[in-house]
Amino acid sequence: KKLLNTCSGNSSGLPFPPGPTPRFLSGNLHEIPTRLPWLTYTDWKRRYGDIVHARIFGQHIVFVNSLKIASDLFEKRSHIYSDRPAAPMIELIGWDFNTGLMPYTDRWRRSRRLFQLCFRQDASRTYRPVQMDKIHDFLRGLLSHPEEFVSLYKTVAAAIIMKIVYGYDVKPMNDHFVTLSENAVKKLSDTALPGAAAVNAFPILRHLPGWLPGCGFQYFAAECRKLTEEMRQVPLDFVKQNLREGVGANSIVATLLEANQARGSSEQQEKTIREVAATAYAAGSDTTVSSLGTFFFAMATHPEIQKRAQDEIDGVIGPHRLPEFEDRPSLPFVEALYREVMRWHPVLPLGVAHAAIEDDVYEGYFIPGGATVISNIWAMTHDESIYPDPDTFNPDRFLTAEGKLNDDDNVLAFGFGRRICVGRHTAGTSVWLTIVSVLSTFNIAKAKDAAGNEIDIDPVYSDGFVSHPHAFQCSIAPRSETAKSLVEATADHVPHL
Ligand code: HEM
Repeated sequence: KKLLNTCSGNSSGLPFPPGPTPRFLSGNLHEIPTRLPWLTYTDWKRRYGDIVHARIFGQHIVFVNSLKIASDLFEKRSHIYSDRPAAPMIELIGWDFNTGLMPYTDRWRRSRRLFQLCFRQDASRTYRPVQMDKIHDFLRGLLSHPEEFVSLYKTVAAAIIMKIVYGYDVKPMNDHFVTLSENAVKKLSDTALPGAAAVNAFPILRHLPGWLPGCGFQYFAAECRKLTEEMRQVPLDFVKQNLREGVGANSIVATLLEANQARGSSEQQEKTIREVAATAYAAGSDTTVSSLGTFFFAMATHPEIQKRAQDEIDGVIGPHRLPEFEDRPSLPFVEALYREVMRWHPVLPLGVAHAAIEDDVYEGYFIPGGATVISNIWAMTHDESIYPDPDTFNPDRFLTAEGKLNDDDNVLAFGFGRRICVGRHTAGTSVWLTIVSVLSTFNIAKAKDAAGNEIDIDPVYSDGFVSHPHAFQCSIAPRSETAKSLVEATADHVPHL
């Protein structure tokens, strides 16, 4: 039975969407979960329906739980639903340069336009040699240090972006630029601390000096601003230095800086370039890492699926070469496996929050301007009417009875509408190429203890904005001597970057 919220607090006379009953003042704060929140919100979908309303203090939150409503609001009404929630803390800690967190303003438009130019489908094709080269480095890493597969796949995700964006080759361990960016990203996640949330709930707190009781976050914020400034500037200076020395001109930042110089060096354009570059790393590295984690986890726990993918690869590619991007259309099962990795545990289970620019009415429900509108990607990719038995990892759900790919190629994990992931073509290629390259050369299995018994893997994921599988052990071994030689031989390739 649906519980209707009262219409109090809005002048439209229409009810808010159904949802849990709010308490006086704090609203539904007591029901906001701290662990795996998407599971609670998906449970709300079962109780209240595909669109749910909650309130925290005065802030309205609308949860979109079905693909149909996501498409109606984020796509068909994108002029209303493309904003991001105002979060004073973001600006306070210096993260307002991030395209993905910017409100729907001209600054966002400039930034998004430049992003599109660099990462749209045809531009993203030109990065394939870099992706291939870094993935081959990764395969060689797996060969020599299979037990370090987690830090290796973290490195490959960072290495691809750093090379494409700045032309910079990250070091396998303790890379200075990567550490800088990771520290800045960690500070952003730390803003989930109660003190930080308090600033977002009460914007007035940001004007208080840091020495007032309970305002320690002012110091925290100043430290963050310093880090994010460095994160943007240090790699940019690296590119500028290279350009002065006449080397390393083959990167997004180098190309954009040169074009800007040729047009008379606009300061604003240089600022946008600096922001887009830093955003690409922040938005594109950790997200790719999470998909790769899910892939390794799924393969270690589903040997029969791994075997089917390897049989397909062997049949199409044979044992004498490594996969190339051009093989993609000939490998429907691998494609289905990729889609299932992206569906089974979406990287950002609650997407990135959108916000409504103005009041709206949807199916008779009132959605106030300023409401935070959350795309519950988890609920959509676990919708039993579309994906029966949704918790089971089963690539067959993307295949027809004849073994051909079905037309469900909309990867919901990349979000919606005007704010849809702008790096999705590049990201999809990195994840697919890593999957196919690893499967063609290695077997992934559960690790064994000293007595030879398999060590069970617990499917635990982190709660953060980007959700990762917790570290787990698995055994990774080359499939054959031929596979080993193919991987070793990649060291001799001269990349045509
Ligand atoms: C598997 C990897 C990735 C996943 C799952 C992913 C997912 C997402 C999602 C869910 C959003 C929010 C969409 C929305 O608001 O509805 C997003 C936004 C964004 N992503 Fe990705 N992403 C990935 C990789 C990348 C990469 C590699 C880049 C850059 C090269 C990138 C750049 C961005 C940017 C800039 C935004 C903000 C767009 C805006 O607000 O206008 N992402 N991504």
